[in-house]
Amino acid sequence: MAKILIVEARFYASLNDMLIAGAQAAVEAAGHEAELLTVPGALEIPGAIALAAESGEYDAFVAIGVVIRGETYHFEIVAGESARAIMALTMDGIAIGNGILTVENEAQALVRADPAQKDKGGEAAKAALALMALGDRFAPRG
Ligand SMILES: Nc1c(NC[C@H](O)[C@H](O)[C@H](O)CO)[nH]c(=O)[nH]c1=O
Ligand SMILES: CC(=O)[C@@H](O)COP(=O)(O)O
Repeated sequence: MAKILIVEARFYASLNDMLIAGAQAAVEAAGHEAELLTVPGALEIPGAIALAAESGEYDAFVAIGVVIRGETYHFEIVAGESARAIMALTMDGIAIGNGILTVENEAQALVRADPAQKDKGGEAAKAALALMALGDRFAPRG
């Protein structure tokens, strides 16, 4: 059984709860164990994953959050930089599924967060598990 850390940015609580439910269900359906870590915003997710990965306690990570466009350029920073840093960690060999929604409005987020609709949390968890399996195959940890 693998240990999967779900790192969530608690910016939009009810949307997050749906994404987390989908991610937890996917991890448990695959026979693994999920733990939850909460950070303030999406920009903190990559740093938290990097720190947690250092501990060696986790086999894979799921990034969960919601970024909704506001009036300023801040959206581009939060959406783009969180994705860029997650990708950089992935290229270092850390298995991460990116379930951070980057949307125009709450209606778009709701459809994507709901496990009964687009289930992006579950999708991100499955992506993390797929990368974890590739790591086991090509670069097994001693
Ligand atoms: N606007 C959103 C943010 N902004 C906060 C940043 O992620 C960060 O916490 C802050 O700049 C301090 O470093 N975060 C989200 O997750 N979603 C948003 O829509
Ligand atoms: C991520 C965002 O764009 C948003 O939450 C920030 O809003 P604003 O640009 O109106 O400050």
